[in-house]
Amino acid sequence: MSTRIAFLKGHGTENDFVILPDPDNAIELSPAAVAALCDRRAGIGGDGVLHVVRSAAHPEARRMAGEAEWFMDYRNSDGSIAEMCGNGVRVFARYLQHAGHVAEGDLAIATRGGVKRAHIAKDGDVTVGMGGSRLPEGDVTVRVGERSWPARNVNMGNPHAVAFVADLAHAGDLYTPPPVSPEGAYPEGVNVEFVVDRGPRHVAMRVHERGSGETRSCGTGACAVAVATARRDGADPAVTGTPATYTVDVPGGRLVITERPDGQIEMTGPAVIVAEGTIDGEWLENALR
Ligand SMILES: N[C@@H](CCC[C@H](N)C(=O)O)C(=O)O
Repeated sequence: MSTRIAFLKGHGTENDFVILPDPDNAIELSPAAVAALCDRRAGIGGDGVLHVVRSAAHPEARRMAGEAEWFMDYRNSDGSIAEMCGNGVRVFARYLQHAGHVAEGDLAIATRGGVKRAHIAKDGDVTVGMGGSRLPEGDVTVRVGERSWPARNVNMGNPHAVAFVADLAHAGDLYTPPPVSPEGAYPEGVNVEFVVDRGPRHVAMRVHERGSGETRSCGTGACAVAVATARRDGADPAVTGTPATYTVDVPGGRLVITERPDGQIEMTGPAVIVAEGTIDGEWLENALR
């Protein structure tokens, strides 16, 4: 009989993940295995994998084990590794609660972007402290077909280019990564957000994610959008001394982002577990051949 590997499926504003509980870090998660699991026709399907490992059992997380028992080993759907996934952290928190590892309330999660603090509320929303943003100098330009826009370079632990557009449809089908210039501005690749205004401190976005393509939501992207919009609006909390809260609509729902005068950013939104089951080890081995 072939090995069976436990998995769950979850999403945060329809940014969906295959969740692989693996406390002892026993599963060898190659890029090909991640891509096979995330395949929406031949696999389970997802924008990425949340590999759930005890911090003490993972070489990249051991140093955080005293602060956070669990490490989110996040992978994009093409198998690449990213520094951070904002919706991923919220879904990861929901999984820990679902599995009985933590109760409602506050918890800490180790990520490649450092330890993140999350709060699981009674109403089902999960808030995560995303840390601060960096706004590297230098103009970048995003292009789709004949159209191009100046974009804001925002780093949320991972890289983003945020372009304000007249119409989200101008982003096109986003089947391929929109070119960002100058070439070499993002040596590790970039997530690209397209933004329109919806009202006061309220915007909507679409995103093309590095390593996953167009997704229905991106948490780090929504934070990058909130920061870029606040700077555009002259609402820098470090200058005004008051927090700036933005509502960011994504194709898969709504996220609320608050940036505080000390630069710390919090993101709130739903996080849902939709299914759990077992992966046929024989299928996975064949998929890797
Ligand atoms: N969907 C995520 C971001 C995942 C990582 C990203 N694709 C990258 O490569 O940086 C989020 O919710 O933040």
